Amino acid sequence: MDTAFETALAALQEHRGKTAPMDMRAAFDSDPNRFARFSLALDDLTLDYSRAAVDDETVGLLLKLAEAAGLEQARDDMFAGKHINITEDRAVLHTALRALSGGAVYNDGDDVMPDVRAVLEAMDAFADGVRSGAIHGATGKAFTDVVNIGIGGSDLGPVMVTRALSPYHDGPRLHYVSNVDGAHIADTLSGLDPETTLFIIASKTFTTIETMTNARTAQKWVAAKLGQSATGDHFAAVSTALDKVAEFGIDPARVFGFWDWVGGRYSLWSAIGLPIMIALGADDFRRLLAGAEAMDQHFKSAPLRENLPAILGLVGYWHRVVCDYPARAIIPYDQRLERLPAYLQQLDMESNGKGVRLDGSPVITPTGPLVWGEPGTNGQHAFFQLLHQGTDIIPVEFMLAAEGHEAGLQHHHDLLVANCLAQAEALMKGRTLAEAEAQLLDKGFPEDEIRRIAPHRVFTGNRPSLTVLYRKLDPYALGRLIALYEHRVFVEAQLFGINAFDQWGVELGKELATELLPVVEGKADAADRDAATAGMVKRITALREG
Ligand SMILES: O=P(O)(O)OC[C@H]1O[C@](O)(CO)[C@@H](O)[C@@H]1O
Repeated sequence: MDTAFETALAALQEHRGKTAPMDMRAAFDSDPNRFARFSLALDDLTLDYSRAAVDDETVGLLLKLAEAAGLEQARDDMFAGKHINITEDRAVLHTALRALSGGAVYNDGDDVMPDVRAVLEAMDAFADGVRSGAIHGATGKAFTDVVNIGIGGSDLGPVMVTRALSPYHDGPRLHYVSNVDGAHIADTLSGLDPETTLFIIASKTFTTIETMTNARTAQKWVAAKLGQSATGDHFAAVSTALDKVAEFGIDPARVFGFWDWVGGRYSLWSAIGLPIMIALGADDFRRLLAGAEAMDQHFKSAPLRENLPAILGLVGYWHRVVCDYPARAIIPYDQRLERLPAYLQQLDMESNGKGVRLDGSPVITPTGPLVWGEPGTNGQHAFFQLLHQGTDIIPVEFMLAAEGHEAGLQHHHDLLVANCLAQAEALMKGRTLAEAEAQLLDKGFPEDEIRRIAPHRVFTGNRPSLTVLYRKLDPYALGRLIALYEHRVFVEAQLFGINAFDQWGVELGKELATELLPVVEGKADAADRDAATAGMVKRITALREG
């Protein structure tokens, strides 16, 4: 590891040693400008990190760490198309997919933008055709339902966005099938009519076993009712592997390509977003891209101290590495962002769940945290107990819209906002023993009862949270929010010194599953597997045989 980086990290750790635990109540009491000093805005988007356990010195030291890690140069290298995905020798240019207001973007000397625009126009035409009924099923009926078959990055982004933007949804109904569990496709297809159903097979590699298995099942389902020759009218595909799509038998006119410089978990901006476009229409899809582009431009140009993704990443690093908090909770107080935690799980954990540095040496600090969450207020009635009084500190990242879409339900939205603000305040302030006792006294509890109960009602407080506030969850705001988190993951990866853009950790399980399939099917012997696998296979077989 670079000495300048080690020095900067040691300074941060020493600072933590001197300041932990930071008394946040005192910090707010002594500084009425704390919110103003530790929050950032980009148009109507605010990142409030005043409730993170940071002070000016912390931020200053984090900025020095970013400098020592070469963050700005790394960011510029990414936008410039350098092969920063070193294990796959690829550029990382998902930002080009939304760079629609700018000029050329180069990958290996070629401007990628003409191809990006051409695919987008082809998507526009196809989505328009499906929405208007001009593109229809084999019997001439318009498509009422579209089923996207894909998994991971070929599923989570479109699922999350379709759900998030449901007020803008005016196209056919959308369904998503990802799991190889037959229950997923069976439940989805029950109630659908092959005559009016379009399938989009979404797979960057077009080899993913779950997707290929579900795609074949879907083909059979259409053929069973409409005949094999009709299937062509009911399938489209999105992939970088056009040869494999052709082998599968999907009409090339209905295949939408993208490129190896788009990572799966960064691909919703590409043709992988086709279901989103069919649901919302081309204009809203472009608004989503425009929001992301605005965040890209901000990330590229704002000084790090005022740069939302940089600060979000630096504070994330502070919590993960210096404070040693193992997890982060993503809690959108925005019901339509209910799939955002799952989306960010892939984005963050598949990117930064790594154990070696760029040069292959073991990392010297923890890397990506466990990312999880659920929408508020639901989470409050489930796991917030642990967030407030559990023995681990888990920084919480709240998301909140100032306005809801439901004009007639303002009271609901006010309650939602009040709850979000209340949780952030409660985590920060806590409740002391003296306060707990005073409250019980006010309620008329006798003294011995107060002594017995009060310790259970103490909240330690000093539990960090961040809040991302936006005006309203519209396509532009959502695009900006997703890009904020994409770049945050990048910032943290740069500080960890790892490659955020490969995912070798998913391979071993896939290889073993391929080996184990014949064993499960009874075509190969389980005896040479480990005892646990062999034992389970035996029991599964016995259970199946009744
Ligand atoms: O789009 P594909 O190639 O089917 O891959 C799906 C997902 O599988 C993964 O490769 C992990 O197994 C993800 O990175 C990817 O998003």
